[in-house]
Amino acid sequence: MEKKFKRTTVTSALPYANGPVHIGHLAGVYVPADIYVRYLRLKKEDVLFIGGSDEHGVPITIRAKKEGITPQDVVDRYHKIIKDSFEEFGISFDVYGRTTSKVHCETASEFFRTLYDKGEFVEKTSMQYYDEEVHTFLADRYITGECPHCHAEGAYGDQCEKCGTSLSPTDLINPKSAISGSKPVMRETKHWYLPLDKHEAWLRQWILEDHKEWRNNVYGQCKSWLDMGLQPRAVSRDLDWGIPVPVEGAEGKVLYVWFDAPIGYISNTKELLPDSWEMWWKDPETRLVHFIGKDNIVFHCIVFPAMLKAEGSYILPDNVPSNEFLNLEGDKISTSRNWAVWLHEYLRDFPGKQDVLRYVLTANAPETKDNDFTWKDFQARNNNELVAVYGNFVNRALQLTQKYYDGVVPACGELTEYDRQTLDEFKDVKAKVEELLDAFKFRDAQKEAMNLARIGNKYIADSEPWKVVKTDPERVKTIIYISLQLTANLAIAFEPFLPFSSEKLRKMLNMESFEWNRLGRTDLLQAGHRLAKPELLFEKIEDDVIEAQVQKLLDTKKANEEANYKAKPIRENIAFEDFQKLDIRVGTVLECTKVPKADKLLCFKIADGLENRTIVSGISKFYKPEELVGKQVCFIANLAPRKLKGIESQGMILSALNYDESLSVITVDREVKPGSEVC
Ligand SMILES: Nc1ncnc2c1ncn2[C@@H]1O[C@H](COP(=O)(O)OP(=O)(O)OP(=O)(O)O)[C@@H](O)[C@H]1O
Ligand SMILES: [Zn+2]
Repeated sequence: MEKKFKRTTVTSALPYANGPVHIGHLAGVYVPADIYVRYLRLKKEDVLFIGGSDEHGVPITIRAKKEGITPQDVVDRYHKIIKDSFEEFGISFDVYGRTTSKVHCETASEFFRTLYDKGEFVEKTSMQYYDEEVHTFLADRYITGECPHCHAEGAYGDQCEKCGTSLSPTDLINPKSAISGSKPVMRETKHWYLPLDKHEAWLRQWILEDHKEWRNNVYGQCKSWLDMGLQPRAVSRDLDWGIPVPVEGAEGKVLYVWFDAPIGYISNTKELLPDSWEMWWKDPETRLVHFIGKDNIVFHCIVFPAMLKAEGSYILPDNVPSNEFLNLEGDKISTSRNWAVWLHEYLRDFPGKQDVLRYVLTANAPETKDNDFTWKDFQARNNNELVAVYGNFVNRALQLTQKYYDGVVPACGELTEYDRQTLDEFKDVKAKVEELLDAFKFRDAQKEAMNLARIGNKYIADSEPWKVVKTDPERVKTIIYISLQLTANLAIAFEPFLPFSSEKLRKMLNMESFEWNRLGRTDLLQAGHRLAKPELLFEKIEDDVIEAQVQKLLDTKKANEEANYKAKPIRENIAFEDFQKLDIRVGTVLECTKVPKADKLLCFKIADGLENRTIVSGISKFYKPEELVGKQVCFIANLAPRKLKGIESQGMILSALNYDESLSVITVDREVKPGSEVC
C-alpha cells in the first residue's frame, strides 16, 4: 500500500565505538543513507537524519582491559575519530550523538522502566557461566569456545564469526573465559527477557503480509527468523559498563547493548529537538526508515519493532533498506584483524577526493549480494568514469566557453536533428533517478546520472566544435549552449551522490542554487550568463598511489599471519629404529647454480666427505645461488635418487618451513668435517 507521509525520519546504524569507520560501514549504511537524505532535502521534503556512536557492550570493555584504559577512554577516542571523519566525508547528519550521553541514559532507562511497569518483560533465573578468578558472569564476547556448527575455534558466546551463526554461551564446546582464560562454572543469575514469542503473530502479519515491498534479502531473513519461531530474548546483562537496569534487585546489571543502542536513535533526536522530537517518532504521518547492514536486520525488523510496539506510543519502520556486505580484496572486512580501508586514513591519503570514494562505493554497492572493493577497481572507476567521462565532458564544455566566448553562455541557434535527439535523451532523467531512489536502488540511480555525462561526452565528441569553429562559428554557439545546459544538469543530478563535485561545478557555473525540480530542463543557464573560472573536476589517480595502498594491505596480511601463527600438530610417534634408518649428514656446498627452465630449483654440488654429490632443491625463490656457496648444510644422504628436470638428485637438503611458506636452509653452528653424521 502506498501511504502518504508528511515527513521522514532516517536513521543509520550507530557505529560501534571500538574502532574507526571503514569502507564496509560506508558502503553498507552511511553513503546510501546520505544519498537518500540529500535527495529528500533537494525535493524540499521534511527529513531528519539521525546518527551517533554506540558506546556500550562487551567488546569495548575487552578493548579497554587489553589497553589498560577505561571503557570511557575507548569510546571517547573512537567517537571523536568517527564523528570527525563522517563530517569531513560529507555524511550530512542532522545530529550525531552518543549512547553515553545523559539524555540517552535517561531515555533508555525510562524506556525499560515503562516496559517493566507494563509487564512486558518476563523475569527469569537461569544458570550462566561465571569466571571465578575475576568474579564476573561471562556474557556474549566474554566467553569463547568451539562453534557447535562449523567447529571453528574462538567462536564467541553470542556469535561464531566464521560461519555467522548466532549462539548462546551454553552452545559453545569447551568454553573458556575471554578475560582470564579459565574454565567457567555455572552460577545462577536473574535477567529480564523480552518475550518475542508473544509478538510473533503481529510481526508475521506486519512484515510478511504488509511489507512485501521490502528488499528480498531483508524480507527473506525476517521470514526465516519467523519460521524458526521467536524465543524470549534477554535484555539485561551482568556487566559494569552500560546503563543500569532501573529496577529493584538489579544491582550489577545493565541493559543489553542491543536494547539500548536503537533507543539511541530516539535519544539523539531528543538531543537535537528537545521540544518536538516526538513528532518524528510518534506521529503516524512520519515515515521511519532504518539504514543498516545485513547483520543488523533481526534487531531492526524484529527486536526493536517489538520494543516499540510494547511501549505503545511509537511508530514502526516503514522500510529497512539493508545492504549485504562489502568485502576488501576478497576477504571479509574486520576491525580486529585491521583488514579495512579506514575512512580517516583515506581522507588523509586522498585529500579532497571524498567523491571518488562515494562514487566507487555506490557504483559497487552490495545492494543485492556481497561485493568486493579492490584498489584496482577504485582506480579504474576514477580514471575511466569520473575523469574520462564526467570530468572530460565538463572540462571541454567550460574550456571552450572560455576560449570562444570569454566565459559567457552563448545564444542558442537553430537545433539540428542530433541536437534534438540529445536533448530528448536527458529530459526524463529526473523521473528515472527519482523512481530508482524512491526504491532505494542507489547503484542504478547513480548510473542514470553518469549516463547523462556519457550523453554529454558523446555529444561534444561527435559535434567537434573545435573543428566546426573554423567553418561555421554560428553553429558552435548552439553546440556549446547545449553542452552547458547538460553540464548544469549534471551538477544537479549528481548532487545527492557527489556533493563536493556538484558544489565545485555549481561554483564554476556560477549558479546561485540548485533546483532539483528543474533537473532535465534545457534553460538552466541563460544566454549572456557569465561563468566562473573553470578548474578540473576530477584528476587521474596514478599507479604508484594505488600500489602504495595495495602494499599497505599486503603488510597487514603478513602481520596477521605472523600474529596468528600456530605450529602444526606433532605427527604420530615413531620407533627409534625408524629414526636410525635415516642417514642425515652435513655437507659443504661447492657449487650452486640455477636449474634452467625451472624457476624453483637450484642445483648443488656438495662435498660429503666421500665423493661429491649432486642435489637438486626447490629453494630458488628464497636464495640466490652464490649466497649458499661455502655454507655447510644438512641433507638426507640415503634417500633413493630421483630425477628432477633431467638431473639426478642424490638426496635432499633440509630446510625449515616458515609460517609464510618460505624456506630457510638448516646449517650447523660450528664448522664440522664434510660427511659428519647428524644424530
Ligand atoms: N563490511 C560491511 N559491509 C556492509 N555493511 C557493514 C559492513 N561492516 C559493518 N557494516 C554495517 O555497518 C553498521 C555499523 O557497524 P558496526 O559498528 O556495528 O560494526 P560491526 O558490524 O561490528 O563491524 P566491524 O566488525 O567491522 O567493526 C552496521 O549496520 C553493520 O551492519
Ligand atoms: Zn561456526
